[in-house]
Amino acid sequence: MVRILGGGPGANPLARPKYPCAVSSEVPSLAELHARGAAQQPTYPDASAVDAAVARLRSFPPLVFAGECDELTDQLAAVSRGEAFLLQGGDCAETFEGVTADNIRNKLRVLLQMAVVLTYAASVPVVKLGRFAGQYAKPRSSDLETRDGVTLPAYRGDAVNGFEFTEASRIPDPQRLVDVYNASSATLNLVRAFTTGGYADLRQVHAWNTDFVLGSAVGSRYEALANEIDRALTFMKAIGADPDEFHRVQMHSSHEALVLEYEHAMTRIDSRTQNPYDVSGHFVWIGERTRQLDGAHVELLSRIKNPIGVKLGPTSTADDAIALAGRLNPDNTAGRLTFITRMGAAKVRDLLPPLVEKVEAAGVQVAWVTDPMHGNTYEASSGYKTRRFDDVIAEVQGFFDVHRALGTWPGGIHVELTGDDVTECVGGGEELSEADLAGRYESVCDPRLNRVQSLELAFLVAEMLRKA
Ligand SMILES: O=C[C@H](O)[C@H](O)COP(=O)(O)O
Ligand SMILES: C=C(OP(=O)(O)O)C(=O)O
Repeated sequence: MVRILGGGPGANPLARPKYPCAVSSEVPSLAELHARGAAQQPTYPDASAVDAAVARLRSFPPLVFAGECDELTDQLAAVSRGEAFLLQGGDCAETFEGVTADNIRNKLRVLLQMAVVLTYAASVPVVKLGRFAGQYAKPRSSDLETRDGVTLPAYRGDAVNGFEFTEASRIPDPQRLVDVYNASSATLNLVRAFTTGGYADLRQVHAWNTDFVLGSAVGSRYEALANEIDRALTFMKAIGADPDEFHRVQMHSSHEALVLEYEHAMTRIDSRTQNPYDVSGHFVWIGERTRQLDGAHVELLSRIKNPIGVKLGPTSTADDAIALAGRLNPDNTAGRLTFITRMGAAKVRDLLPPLVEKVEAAGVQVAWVTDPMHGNTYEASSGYKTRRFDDVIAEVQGFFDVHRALGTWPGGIHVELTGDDVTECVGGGEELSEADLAGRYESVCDPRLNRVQSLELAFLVAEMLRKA
């Protein structure tokens, strides 16, 4: 289905005759991308090790199929038309250690529960997009981290270096990119098995609501909703509906396209259409720190046909957004481009309206999604990075209110969450305090909503959606 895009300085010489350099004139080489002064890239000490890792990646099969990416584009087109809602969520940073059956199942389970709440309580089709199977690279505010007077390179995600605070661990190692591929492959494999093999069957709504969440207030609320769904399913069965209709769910994968070596090596030509796709995930996005119009990330993603996103933070102007849309979606295809706004709870009501208004007035086809996490991070007195659940809700509410006032569709939420009982964000029904953060703080980068907080968010968003 896909042909390998060869060439560039990273290609394995042995692979060259098979996969010549100029496979596609549409995709710039890695060297051309780097010549743009790409932001947030690792500085690898050994160029030949980079070449070897890239060559290895180029020889691997795709993780996703181009046709699946097209299906997601169609679903996101429905989001941009106001006919569906996007739920995108997962870890801030996946880790290799976290690739376990329990961890993947827990993440999937909370997304399934949230999707059920949103679909049932708001009667809106929900497009489900995991922030997983590739979310291993992190842009950082600073290149360095200092602890107790010792300064080392910052941790940039398992794709780049190790979290352990030692000199050796913090050296960028390109072999990690091969490990990202393997970890993503294992994750997707299990997600595909769960979503098609019966775990995600709608008739399992009660089975998803087990363990610690069951005893919480939101767990009881979910249980009541699950009972209603059960009754509806029994009714549908009684009138002859095919129960297999409820057996599978569609779940796509997404991550920030950050490390150029990885994304470029995973860019292949689709044999059906001769178009390039980044087959490392169904949907990839450009982060707030790498969205420069003439930058390497915009250049690479402008050439692929996947559905893509761009994060827009508080410094984004409407002109920036319109110019990005012109570069990334020149044909103005619905579903191709999602703007993920992350202004912060205190600013969303001021900054979002002029942005949305002008972009819409320019006729740009886009799905509007809110990321209520990244504009609301602060450091607790104990030193933990955290977010207040109330700020998260306030940004989502602001997003809904702005879109309602403008007559545009609040198309979705993008959240950092985990299926586990972690203590990383404060507030929520369990009223986690800053003193509780030390209890179970496991994120290697930014704080995530735990399962109870995620479900609470889903119920609150369902109410907002009903009104929208
Ligand atoms: O997840 C997003 C960024 O990688 C993260 O917010 C950066 O965090 P930092 O400001 O600690 O580098
Ligand atoms: C880095 C991220 O966000 P942003 O680019 O919006 O800061 C992220 O979503 O992991």
